[in-house]
Amino acid sequence: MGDPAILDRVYQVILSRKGSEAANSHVARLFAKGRSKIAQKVGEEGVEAALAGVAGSDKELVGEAADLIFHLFILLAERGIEPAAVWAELEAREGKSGVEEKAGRPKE
Ligand SMILES: N=c1c2ncn([C@@H]3O[C@H](COP(=O)(O)OP(=O)(O)OP(=O)(O)O)[C@@H](O)[C@H]3O)c2ncn1[C@@H]1O[C@H](COP(=O)(O)O)[C@@H](O)[C@H]1O
Repeated sequence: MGDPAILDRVYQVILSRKGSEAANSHVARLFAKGRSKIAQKVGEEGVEAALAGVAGSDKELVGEAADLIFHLFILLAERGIEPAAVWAELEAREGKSGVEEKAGRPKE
């Protein structure tokens, strides 16, 4: 099975594409198109992952999950946010039940 260290390697490649020639790079092309286009791509990949989760094969869902994570990383990079900030957020939530968290939210 895959090694999660790939996440850091992919993020480093994404960073290295900032400002580089867009002709042969999907990432550089997206950076050139800007934040809104990158965000749109994340939304599209999210929908595709959701659809694969309902009606696709395991292989299709794995592929869509990879597309989603990859494009989410491009959005984080565009905003100058390191994935480590997301890992820290998950660590901060570790052991806190989602049900308890929801119950503790202020009433609207
Ligand atoms: N992990 C990925 C990866 N996953 C998906 N994709 C590309 O993401 C695109 C998604 O397909 P779409 O049809 O949605 O994209 P599109 O045709 O550009 O669609 P629109 O923008 O027109 O909507 C495809 O071109 C995929 O090849 C990826 N492209 C690159 N990487 C990694 O990023 C590295 C750098 O890539 P480049 O910047 O292209 O050199 C690569 O070495 C890989 O490690």
